[in-house]
Amino acid sequence: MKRNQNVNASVAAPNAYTTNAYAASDRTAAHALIPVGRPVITATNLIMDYAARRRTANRVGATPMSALANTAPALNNVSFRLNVGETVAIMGPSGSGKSTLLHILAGIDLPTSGQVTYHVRNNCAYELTGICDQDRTMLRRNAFGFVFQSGQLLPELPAVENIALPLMLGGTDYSQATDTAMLWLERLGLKHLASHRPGEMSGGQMQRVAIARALATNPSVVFADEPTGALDQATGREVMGILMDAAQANGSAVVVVTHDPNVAAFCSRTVTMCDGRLLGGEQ
Ligand SMILES: Nc1ncnc2c1ncn2[C@@H]1O[C@H](COP(=O)(O)OP(=O)(O)OP(=O)(O)O)[C@@H](O)[C@H]1O
Repeated sequence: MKRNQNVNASVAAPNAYTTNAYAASDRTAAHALIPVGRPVITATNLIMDYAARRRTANRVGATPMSALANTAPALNNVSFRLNVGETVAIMGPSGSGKSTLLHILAGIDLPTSGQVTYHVRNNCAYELTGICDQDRTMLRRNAFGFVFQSGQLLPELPAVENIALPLMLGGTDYSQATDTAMLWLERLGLKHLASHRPGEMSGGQMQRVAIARALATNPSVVFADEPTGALDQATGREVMGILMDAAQANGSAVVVVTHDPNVAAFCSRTVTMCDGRLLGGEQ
């Protein structure tokens, strides 16, 4: 993927991106060259109106128009900044838009309007909301790591191959990818699980492996959606400790969606969502 010196250039010419150039060079440099305090992700005036999207997609046949017309937007003018290496918890009541915000910040989903920019280094950025699906997939694969509540590991693969998979998808060969995966298993005290398949692990062990997998690509940002939601409190605390320590050692920023104040306490900053807005305005 070609870098742009000017963010707006990516909007004007999204097809100028090529999918491979980003991978190796920017991945290693991504957070090494940006001093802490500089943004790694900025989001401006995000609106997410699922009903409008469905209307636009002309798929309203099964849904009464009245229901769609009265649906409040899931995100209502949200602006957000994440600094390099920063750890932020997103809290708020059920349905307030936390997961929607995380998905849009991570380029998993596109907003109805608004802009999300990934800053690789000074004056160099990609606009996630202005590039094609394929390029967004490449950027997610190379720059971001993901930890979800559960179910993210492939059941047929042993832990070492689960961790190696994102590296192989990014072009690393099997032997190098599994070597890196073994290093991460060692680093997180999980070497004994290398040949275990997810069905042979506890929930806490699976989340530790998922954390190793999220960090193995050396991401600039780890996005975690209720990473401890399926764990008991003690295991959840342990898993959060591992995630935060590993992310810090790696220089990765972390965005965690959670209902649990004990989980949020691991982060340096907490923002609160209510009815699709961030309380306190821009965060
Ligand atoms: N794919 C979708 N299509 C339509 N509406 C959606 C979709 N995803 C989420 N929503 C709606 O958007 C709003 C925000 O949902 P979201 O999942 O972001 O909230 P949340 O704060 O993460 O909730 P929870 O804490 O329960 O997971 C909700 O009203 C939800 O019903």
